[in-house]
Amino acid sequence: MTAGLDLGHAPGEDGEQTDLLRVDDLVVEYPGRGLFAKPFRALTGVSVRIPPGRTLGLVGESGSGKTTLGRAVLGLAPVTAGTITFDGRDISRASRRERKALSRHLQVVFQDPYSSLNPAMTVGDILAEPLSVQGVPVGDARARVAELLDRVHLPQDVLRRLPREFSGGQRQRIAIARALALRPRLIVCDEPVSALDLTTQARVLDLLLGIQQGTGVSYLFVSHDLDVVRHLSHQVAVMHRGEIVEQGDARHVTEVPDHPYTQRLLLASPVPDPDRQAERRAVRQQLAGVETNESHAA
Ligand SMILES: Nc1ncnc2c1ncn2[C@@H]1O[C@H](COP(=O)(O)OP(=O)(O)OP(=O)(O)O)[C@@H](O)[C@H]1O
Repeated sequence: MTAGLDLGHAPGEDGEQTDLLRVDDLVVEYPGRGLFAKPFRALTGVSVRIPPGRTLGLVGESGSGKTTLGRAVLGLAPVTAGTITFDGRDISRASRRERKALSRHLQVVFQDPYSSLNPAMTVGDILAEPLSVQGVPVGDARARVAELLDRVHLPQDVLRRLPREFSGGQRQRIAIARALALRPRLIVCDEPVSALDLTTQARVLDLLLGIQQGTGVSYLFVSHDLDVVRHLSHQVAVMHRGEIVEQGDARHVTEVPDHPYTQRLLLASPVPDPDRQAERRAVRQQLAGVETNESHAA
C-alpha cells in the first residue's frame, strides 16, 4: 500500500484517467465460528471496474455475494486473495489509519433508512459528524451542512429535528447527504431504495443520478432488482454463488442478457410499465423458442 494515501487525482501513464475502482480476482472467505468451524467462501475470482463518474450495478439473488463485494471495497470483509485498487492504489490490505484517510473518498449508503441514522442525534449533528471526524472547522462544517441539505432537496429547518420525524424517503435523503459530506469519489449504495415504495424509489434514484451529474461521483450500486439497476447503471455485473457470471453494458445485460442465470432473473422480475411488459413478453417468447429448440435437440 502506498504511504500517504494522497488520492487527489491520479491520471494513468498514458495521460488518461485510470479506473477509479478495480477489483481483480477477489476471493473473500469468512472465518467459521465454534468447534467445527469451517471458513465460508463468499466470493471467488471476482473482477470489476468502475471509471470516474460512472455506475456499476451489481445484481443477483439473495446470498449471491453482492453485499460482501461492497463490504470488501469498504474494508469491512476479509480479503483472502486478489486485489482492490482505488485510484491506482492497492487498498485491499489497508490499515485502520489508512482506512480513515480513505473514508473521505469512499462512502456508503445502506438499505435501511430506519436503522442507519443514529436516532438520538439531530439531522444537523448527523450531517456534521463526518466533517468533525476529519477535523473540518465548525464554521465551514455549518456551511457545508446547509449545502448538503440543498443538494438532497431538504429544507434547512430539518437541522434541529430527529430521524424519527421523517419518512423512509426523507431519511434516505439524509443518509445520502451524510455520505456526500466529504465529497467522496465513490459511494457504495447497498440496496438504497429496496425499503421504499415505488414512487419514492424513483425520486431517490433520480436524486442519485442528479448528484452524479453534478459531482462526478461513481457508484457501486447493489440491488436485487434489475429494473432499478437498469435505471441508474452504465455497466452491470451479475453475481451468482459468489461469482460474476455476466457483465457488460447495462441495457444489454438487463434486457437481452447472454447468461441463462441472468435470463432467469429477468423473467422473474415484475414489470409495471406496459411497454416494457410487451418487450419482456417478446424476450420471453424468444427464450421459450430457444428452450424448445434445445429440448428438441436433447
Ligand atoms: N459475516 C459473515 N460470516 C459468514 N458468512 C457470511 C457473512 N456475511 C455474509 N455471509 C454469507 O456470504 C454469502 C453472501 O452474502 P451477501 O450478504 O454478500 O449476499 P447478498 O447477495 O448481498 O444477499 P442479500 O441480497 O440477501 O443481502 C451468504 O451465503 C451469507 O450467508
